[in-house]
Amino acid sequence: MESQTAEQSAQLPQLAEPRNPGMALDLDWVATVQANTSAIERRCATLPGRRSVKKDHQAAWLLKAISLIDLTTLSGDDTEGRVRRLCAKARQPVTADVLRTLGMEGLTTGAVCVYHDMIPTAVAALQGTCIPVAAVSTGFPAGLSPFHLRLAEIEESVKAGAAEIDIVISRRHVLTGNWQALYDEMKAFRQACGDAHVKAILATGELGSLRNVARASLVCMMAGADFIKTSTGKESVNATLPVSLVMIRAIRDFYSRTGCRVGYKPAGGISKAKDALVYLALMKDELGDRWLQPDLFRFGASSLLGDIERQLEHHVTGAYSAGYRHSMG
Ligand SMILES: O=C[C@H](O)COP(=O)(O)O
Repeated sequence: MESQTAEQSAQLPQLAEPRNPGMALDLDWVATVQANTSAIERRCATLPGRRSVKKDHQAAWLLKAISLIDLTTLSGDDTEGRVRRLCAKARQPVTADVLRTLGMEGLTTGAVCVYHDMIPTAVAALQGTCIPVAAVSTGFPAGLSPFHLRLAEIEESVKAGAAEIDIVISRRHVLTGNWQALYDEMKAFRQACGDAHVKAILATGELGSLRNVARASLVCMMAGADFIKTSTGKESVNATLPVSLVMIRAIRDFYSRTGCRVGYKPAGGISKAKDALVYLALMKDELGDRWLQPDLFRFGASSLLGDIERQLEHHVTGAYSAGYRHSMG
């Protein structure tokens, strides 16, 4: 991790990964999936202290993290004004001075993530950029609206201009071990997305066990998910390192058996720059550099950017600015 400079992590080439076409549901494979909770927890406990990046290297990794953020607002009181301000932040995530000093003019976030009603506002505000609009869908966050309405919601969001759709799975299919139902649901969601990429939100905090997280990850990938994502941000437990390790290893197994790379999006409660660095180190360790590009990794976060911006300002000026100056993002 230390060997990368800010300049090297800048302006990474856009890699064209073929989409995961999915495969037939393989129940034998699903049945063999295990998760050794105590080994996973032991490994995760060592992560935060293990890698420490300092100075220029830390700044480089924080800039990389910015390029991987799905800058999110998912509140009942969202307004067009707030979404426009968020999009301005996505276009220029850090002050021009800091970006110039770090040689990173033109840096943007990975995407902007909003509810369906806010898609037209976000699309208009991001015009002229390559920043995609992601929309949460399928009755987010519970996913309990009638199935035909969940499909229609996806179609409407794609029509409105969303290039990425974050669907929520039916947790009950996992909790009752109904893998066929989960597979069929995910496949129908993927189909409704058409050319828009689909992220499958597992709501891991509601799945009961790490083994269930591993099995749900696998079934969603078999059904053609482009990304698997931990959480809506609305569960009482959202992204954690143990859940991430399980999902990342499911992605690795799926890749080694099928040759298809599926993306990973931890989301919910990630608000500190130092936590973002731990996630990036975990991805690098488990999946390698290829998974540190925006087409294969995103942070789902509404308040991570502000802390990263603060750390970068400190790196450049030697002083911390007040938190209120970074209230958006
Ligand atoms: O998908 C993104 C999450 O809803 C963001 O969660 P957060 O507000 O805890 O960062």
